[in-house]
Amino acid sequence: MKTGKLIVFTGPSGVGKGTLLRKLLAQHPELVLSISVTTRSPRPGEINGIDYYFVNVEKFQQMVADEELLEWAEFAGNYYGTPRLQVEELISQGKWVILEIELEGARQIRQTFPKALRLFILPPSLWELEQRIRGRGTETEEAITKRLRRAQEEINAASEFDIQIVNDDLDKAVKNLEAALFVPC
Ligand SMILES: Nc1ncnc2c1ncn2[C@@H]1O[C@H](COP(=O)(O)OP(=O)(O)OP(=O)(O)O)[C@@H](O)[C@H]1O
Ligand SMILES: Nc1nc2c(ncn2[C@@H]2O[C@H](COP(=O)(O)O)[C@@H](O)[C@H]2O)c(=O)[nH]1
Repeated sequence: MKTGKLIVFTGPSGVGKGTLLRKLLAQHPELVLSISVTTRSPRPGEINGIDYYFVNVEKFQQMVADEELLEWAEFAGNYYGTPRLQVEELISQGKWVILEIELEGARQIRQTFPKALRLFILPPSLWELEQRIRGRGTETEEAITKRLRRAQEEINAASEFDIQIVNDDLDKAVKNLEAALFVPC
C-alpha cells in the first residue's frame, strides 16, 4: 500500500491557496483536502461539510476540550481547526492529505507531525495581495484590515517552511507545486 503523507499548505489570506488547490486537486484526484471546522459564517455559495464544517463557538470549544482537533487557531476574529479523526484515518489508508491552514496551526503540526511536508505560498507583492483580497469581494473592510495586518507576520515566517512558492502566474505556480509534491524517488 502507498504510504500516507501529510502536506501543509500555508500563506497569507488572499494569496490564492484555495485557487491553487482547486487546480491541483482537479489534476490529481489522489490528493485529499482535509475539511476544517470554523466558527466563521459561510460565504455565499459555501456549503457545510464541503467547504468547512461551520460550528458555533461553544461547539468549537467543546471539540478543543475533547481533543478532537489536530491543530487549531484563532484567525482574524474566528476559530479554525482540523478534525483529527478524518486526517488520521486517511493517512492510515495511505492517502496524501492536504491541510490548508494558517501559520499558528502550521507551527503546531510541525511539532506533532515533524515529517509533514510544509509549503508556503507567497504573493508577488503586498499590493497584489490586497488587490486579490479586495477583488474576491467576500470580506468586510474590517476583516480585510485584520487579514492584511496578519499577512506581513505570516510572510515573515515563510522561511520556516520546507518550500516557498510565489503565486504570480497561476499555471506556473501549479507546476511548481507539482514539482514540490511529486519528487521522483
Ligand atoms: N495567480 C493569481 N493571479 C491573479 N489572481 C489570483 C491568482 N490566484 C488567485 N487569485 C485570485 O485571488 C483571490 C483570492 O484567492 P483565494 O480565495 O484562492 O485565496 P486564499 O489564499 O485561499 O484566501 P483565504 O486564505 O482568505 O481563504 C481570488 O479572487 C482568486 O481568483
Ligand atoms: N489553523 C487553521 N487554519 C485554517 C484552517 N482552515 C482554514 N484555515 C486558515 O484560515 C484562514 C482564513 O480562512 P478563510 O476561509 O476564512 O478565508 C486561511 O489562512 C486558512 O488557510 C484550520 O483548520 N486550521
